[in-house]
Amino acid sequence: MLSKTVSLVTGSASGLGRATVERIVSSGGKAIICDLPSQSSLADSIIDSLGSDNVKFSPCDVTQSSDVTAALDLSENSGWGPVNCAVSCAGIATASKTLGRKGPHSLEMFSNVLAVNTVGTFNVIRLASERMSTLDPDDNGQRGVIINTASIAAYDGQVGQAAYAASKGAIVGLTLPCARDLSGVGVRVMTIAPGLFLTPLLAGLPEKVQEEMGKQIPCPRRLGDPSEFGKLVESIIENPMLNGEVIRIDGGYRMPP
Ligand SMILES: CCCCCCCCCCCCCC(=O)CC(=O)SCCNC(=O)CCNC(=O)[C@H](O)C(C)(C)COP(=O)(O)OP(=O)(O)OC[C@H]1O[C@@H](n2cnc3c(N)ncnc32)[C@H](O)[C@@H]1OP(=O)(O)O
Ligand SMILES: NC(=O)C1=CN([C@@H]2O[C@H](COP(=O)(O)OP(=O)(O)OC[C@H]3O[C@@H](n4cnc5c(N)ncnc54)[C@H](O)[C@@H]3O)[C@@H](O)[C@H]2O)C=CC1
Repeated sequence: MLSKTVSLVTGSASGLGRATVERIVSSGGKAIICDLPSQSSLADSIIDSLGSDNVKFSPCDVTQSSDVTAALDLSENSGWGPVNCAVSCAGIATASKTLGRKGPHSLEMFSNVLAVNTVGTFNVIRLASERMSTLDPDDNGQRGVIINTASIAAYDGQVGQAAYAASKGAIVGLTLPCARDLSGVGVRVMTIAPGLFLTPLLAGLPEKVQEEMGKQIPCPRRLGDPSEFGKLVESIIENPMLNGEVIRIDGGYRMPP
């Protein structure tokens, strides 16, 4: 049960983040949906289905500190108190070769992917941990948990994934040092590296590619369901010994070039 969990979940109007909010609330917790203003109608539909007592929407670009601060404030101004859980699912994916037929990879595209995926994730870590540090510690001396989302692309990046894989590799890289930095205030830091999950993001791949990749997953031989990601988030929240580590959830899949 997550009855004591007060969470901020970025990118949670859609996909894995939405499944995370659904899991947290169905297990008794509360969640702030932190997503782009353009996703407000999706967020409203989630609130309609889960109830406004337990879910609220804060329009937010994770690269903007003022937006993340406003989302953290919303939890406290709603009488929920500071968040004790922050899950970063906000992310974008691009596909472009380092040197393609049209010339070198766009530097702007590369920088934008790193800004949203890596810098945005770190922005949430640094600001959410400050709020968590004001909470009373539990019996384990812990005040909160931060869960980031990388990707198997951090390890098996395909053709055209230099920017995306770099952004996710950086999240893998920051997991342990952030856990070390925040151990003094009792905040755990974990990262999940998902394989292929059936979400709107993955739908950006050609359907044929999606189908082919799904068949290549050893067991189960299918794309992951977002609810299975949400289940892992709940397990991490509930297990105080999980800290400073990256967990692949991929059915044993290793991406080909
Ligand atoms: C802003 C628009 C965004 C576009 C959609 C972006 C989709 C990204 C979705 C990622 C979602 C995140 C999921 C996740 O974290 C887990 C994963 O990483 S799933 C793996 C996703 N794979 C990719 O993102 C691969 C990206 N690469 C490509 O799409 C292509 O390589 C690219 C478009 C960059 C270049 O293709 P093309 O012009 O056809 O170049 P080549 O002819 O040289 O092809 C090279 C080689 O690669 C094969 N290929 C082509 N397209 C894809 C593809 N989409 N995924 C996998 N493989 C692809 C192609 O068949 C060639 O293979 P050969 O054996 O050499 O013929
Ligand atoms: N679907 C998959 O197979 C995999 C996804 N991932 C990662 O999981 C995370 C969630 O992905 P999905 O749910 O599949 O994608 P999705 O596209 O369904 O959801 C991503 C959400 O992030 C939001 N977002 C994008 N930029 C933002 C920003 N600057 N500020 C705030 N919100 C922003 C989008 O509006 C969207 O609601 C991403 O980080 C993605 O890289 C990793 C591995 C596999």
